[in-house]
Amino acid sequence: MANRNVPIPRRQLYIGGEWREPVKKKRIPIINPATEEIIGDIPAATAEDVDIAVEAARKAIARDDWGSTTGAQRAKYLRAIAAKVLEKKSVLATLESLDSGKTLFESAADMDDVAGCFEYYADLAEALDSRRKIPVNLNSDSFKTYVLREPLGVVGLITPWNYPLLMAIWKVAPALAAGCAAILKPSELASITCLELGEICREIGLPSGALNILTGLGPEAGGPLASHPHVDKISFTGSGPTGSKIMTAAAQLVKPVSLELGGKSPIVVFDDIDNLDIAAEWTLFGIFVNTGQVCSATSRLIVQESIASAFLDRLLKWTKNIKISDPLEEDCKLGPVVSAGQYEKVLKFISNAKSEGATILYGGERPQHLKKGYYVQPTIITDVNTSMEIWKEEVFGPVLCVKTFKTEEEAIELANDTKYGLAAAVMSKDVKRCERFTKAFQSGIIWINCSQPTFNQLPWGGKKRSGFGRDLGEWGLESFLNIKQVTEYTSAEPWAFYKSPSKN
Ligand SMILES: NC(=O)c1ccc[n+]([C@@H]2O[C@H](COP(=O)([O-])OP(=O)(O)OC[C@H]3O[C@@H](n4cnc5c(N)ncnc54)[C@H](O)[C@@H]3O)[C@@H](O)[C@H]2O)c1
Ligand SMILES: NCCCC=O
Ligand code: NA
Repeated sequence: MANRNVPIPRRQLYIGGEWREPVKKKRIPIINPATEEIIGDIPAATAEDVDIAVEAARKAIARDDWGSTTGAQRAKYLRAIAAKVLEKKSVLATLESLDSGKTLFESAADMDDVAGCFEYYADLAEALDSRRKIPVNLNSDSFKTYVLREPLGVVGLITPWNYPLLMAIWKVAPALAAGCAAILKPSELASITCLELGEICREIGLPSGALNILTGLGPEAGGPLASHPHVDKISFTGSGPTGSKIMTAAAQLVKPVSLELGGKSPIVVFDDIDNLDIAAEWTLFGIFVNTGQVCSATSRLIVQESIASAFLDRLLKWTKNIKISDPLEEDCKLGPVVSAGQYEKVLKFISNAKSEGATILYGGERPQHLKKGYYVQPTIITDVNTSMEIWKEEVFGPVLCVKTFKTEEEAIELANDTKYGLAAAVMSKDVKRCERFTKAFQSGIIWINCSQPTFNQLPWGGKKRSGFGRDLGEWGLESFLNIKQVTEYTSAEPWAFYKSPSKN
């Protein structure tokens, strides 16, 4: 077992390059979901702190040491942050697991991804210098024109708890690469590693106010950020209902938002797959990785009737083999869900499914060997119909629901039978069929013969009620840039639209 005695740092809000006590001096307890114990606390920002952070951010973009930097200069900061994350990887990963219940293996992988994301946007920041000013040829003797890409300004980044540091970095890295000044508001359920990012920024000498970190409750800290008149954009990842509130607040000021929301993504498995085990493992990974708390989790298995029984049998064998334990234990593959609230919510979804007539084929309860902690067995639910809650609503826990299909048309209809549109997967060795599904799936992310692999280079985001806008890739950077056209009149001749008074 890894060292569970890693001390939990007692931090303040990170504003203007320093640690600052919240104006109202309030704090929120940190709960370890594996033990249900309070292991520390985080500062609780309110509207007063948001005002101070926005002011610090505005000063940063007005100052030369941040506001006049080139992409190459900003890349140096991003690379220094990446190096520090790797240097502190073991402690950061342990803190992430203690705070969120994520297995230590997954937390360590997240820290690699965090560093990789900073490195990736360092490259893009450098490349931005040559794309900052693009001439546009009008074939005109009278006008010279060009287009500038410039930082959008002060941006608010509001993020969830499921990948606490990684989801924040998907926004922080491109925002800093673009030259914006950012205010990050992580989830109150798991903020430790985001606060440690503040310490890293302090250590590497990131210019003050370029990144500010305000922990606190959603309505008290996130709300004032979303409605702040001097915040130029909100980039949000989280639930649909909160996304709606943020959009409503931002709409009052016509403030742009990007929303990465939830999902109920399908995985369609055809009977032509060569290897049931390979398909079974991807199906499991698609729903049980991170204990199912993944926005893109493929939580609806749609399997061809002819192999349904054999496939479910194989899924069960793989599922029974999953080690459920304290997330710091070696080889743990399924930790607790993040909080008491999430635990109750997941169990309620399972009991509602039962009451609506579905069958709990496997799991559905707390594992017998774990008396404390917010643990839920990996759960597979069959006899599901399309009017059931379990088919329609995002559980955000280790719960897979299963339906069978006969024809390709039926599979497509079932796959798209959701208000969400984040991700979708198809498993088949028929290349043409996979192409047909790629076109037919109503979502922003398509996986073929796999589920969940995620790369910094590719756009991340959805359609329908999964939101709009894209994180990651060049699209993630563009979302923090303002496009400015510049038109210069270069002719020595008068414009001659009005009659000149000298000709009267
Ligand atoms: N599409 C994606 O990329 C993606 C990634 C991860 C998670 N998610 C989604 O996130 C959800 C789970 O995360 P969660 O429970 O942290 O979501 P949430 O909406 O409860 O909270 C997200 C963030 O919003 C803040 N917040 C809450 N109320 C607010 C308000 N009134 N004003 C401003 N901010 C407020 C929270 O404090 C937190 O920082 C799931 O629905 C999941 O699918 C989506
Ligand atoms: N693989 C990372 C997925 C992020 C969304 O929850
Ligand atoms: Na926690």
